[in-house]
Amino acid sequence: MANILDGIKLSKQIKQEIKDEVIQYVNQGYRRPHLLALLVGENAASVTYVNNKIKDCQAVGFKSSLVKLKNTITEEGLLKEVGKLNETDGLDGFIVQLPLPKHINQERIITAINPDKDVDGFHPVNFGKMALGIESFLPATPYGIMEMLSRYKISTEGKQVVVIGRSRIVGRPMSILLSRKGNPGDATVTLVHSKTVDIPKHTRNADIIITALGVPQFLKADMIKQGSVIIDVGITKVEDFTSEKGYYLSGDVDFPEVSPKASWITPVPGGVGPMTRAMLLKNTLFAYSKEIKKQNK
Ligand SMILES: NC(=O)C1=CN([C@@H]2O[C@H](COP(=O)(O)OP(=O)(O)OC[C@H]3O[C@@H](n4cnc5c(N)ncnc54)[C@H](OP(=O)(O)O)[C@@H]3O)[C@@H](O)[C@H]2O)C=CC1
Ligand SMILES: Nc1nc(=O)c2c([nH]1)NC[C@@H]1CN(c3ccc(C(=O)N[C@@H](CCC(=O)O)C(=O)O)cc3)C=[N+]21
Repeated sequence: MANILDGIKLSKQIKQEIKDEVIQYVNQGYRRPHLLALLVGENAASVTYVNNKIKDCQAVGFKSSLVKLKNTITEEGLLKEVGKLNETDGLDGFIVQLPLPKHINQERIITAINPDKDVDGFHPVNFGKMALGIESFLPATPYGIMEMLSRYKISTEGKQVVVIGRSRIVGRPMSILLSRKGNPGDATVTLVHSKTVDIPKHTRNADIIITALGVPQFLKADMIKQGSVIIDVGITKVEDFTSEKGYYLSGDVDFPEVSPKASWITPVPGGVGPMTRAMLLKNTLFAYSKEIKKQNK
C-alpha cells in the first residue's frame, strides 16, 4: 500500500513557519503582510476558496481583504479596479479569483496586474521568470507540489515524469518547474493532454505522474507502473445523493485501485489543495519582505 503525501500536515507546518516569521517582523515594529482577494460574481466554488484564503491569512497573522464585484461588471470596470489595487500602498499582493465571467477577457485582466503584487504568479512576466529560473512568484499549485516533493525527500532528478493537463495555472507551469535545473527539478518531463495519442503508453513508463485534467478517476491501476509516485491535482464535485452535502470531491485518480500499486500518493481532499493555499501565503510573505527591504534602503 502506498504512503500518503499528507498535504494537511505539511501545510500546517508551513503555515506555522510563516506565522513565526510574521511575529518576528511585527516584534521589530513592522506592519503585517496584507493580501487581498478580488471576487467577481458568486460562483459557489470560488466563494468557498476565497473565504478559505481569508481564513488562512487570519491564521498566520496577515491582514486580509475581500473585494466583491458584481457579475455584471465590465472588463473596463474590472481593469480599473485592478489598476487601483496596483497603486494601493501597504497592499503586498492580490489575487483575482478565476474563472472570470465569460464576457471578460481573463488574459487581459491578468496582464494588468502589477507583477510585483501578482502573488498567484500568473502574470506573463512572472511566468517568463519561472520558465527561465529567475526568482519570482511561482503559481501556487505547482509550487505546492514542488514543496511537497522536496519536504518528503522524493527525488525528481533523472526521473521520468508525466504531467497530464497543460493549463496555464497548473499543468504547463508544473512541467516547466520539474524540467528546470535544480532540486526538485532535473526531471525528464512529458506533458500530455487531450490531443495526446495513447496516454497510458506514457504513464506506464513514468516514475512520477501528476494528474491535472479535472476528469474524475481518470488514472487507473493498469495505466501506471509498480511503485510510481502519484500526485493528484484534480478536484471535481460529483453528485451523490447518499452523502449529506449532496456531493463528494473526486480527484483525477482512481484512488482505491491505484494506491496499492503506488509508492506515494496524494489524497483528495487533503493533498495538493491545502499546499496550494499555503504557497499563496508564502508568495505574499515574499512580496512583503521585498517591500520592507525596499523601504529600509
Ligand atoms: N488542488 C488544487 O489546488 C487545484 C486543483 N485544480 C483542479 O485541477 C483540475 C485541472 O484544473 P486546470 O488545470 O485549471 O484545468 P483546465 O480545464 O484548465 O485544463 C485541463 C487540462 O487537461 C486536459 N484534459 C482534459 N480532459 C482530458 C482527457 N480526457 N485526457 C487528457 N487530457 C485532458 C486539457 O487538454 P486541452 O489543453 O487539450 O484542453 C487541459 O490541458 C480541475 O479538477 C481543478 O479543479 C485546479 C487548480 C488548483
Ligand atoms: N486566482 C486564482 N488562484 C488560484 O489559485 C485558483 C483560482 N484562481 N481559481 C480556482 C483554482 C482552484 N484552487 C484551489 C485551491 C485550494 C483548494 C483546496 O484547498 N482544496 C481542498 C478541499 C477544499 C473543499 O473542501 O472544497 C483539498 O483538496 O483538500 C482547491 C482548489 C485555486 N485556484
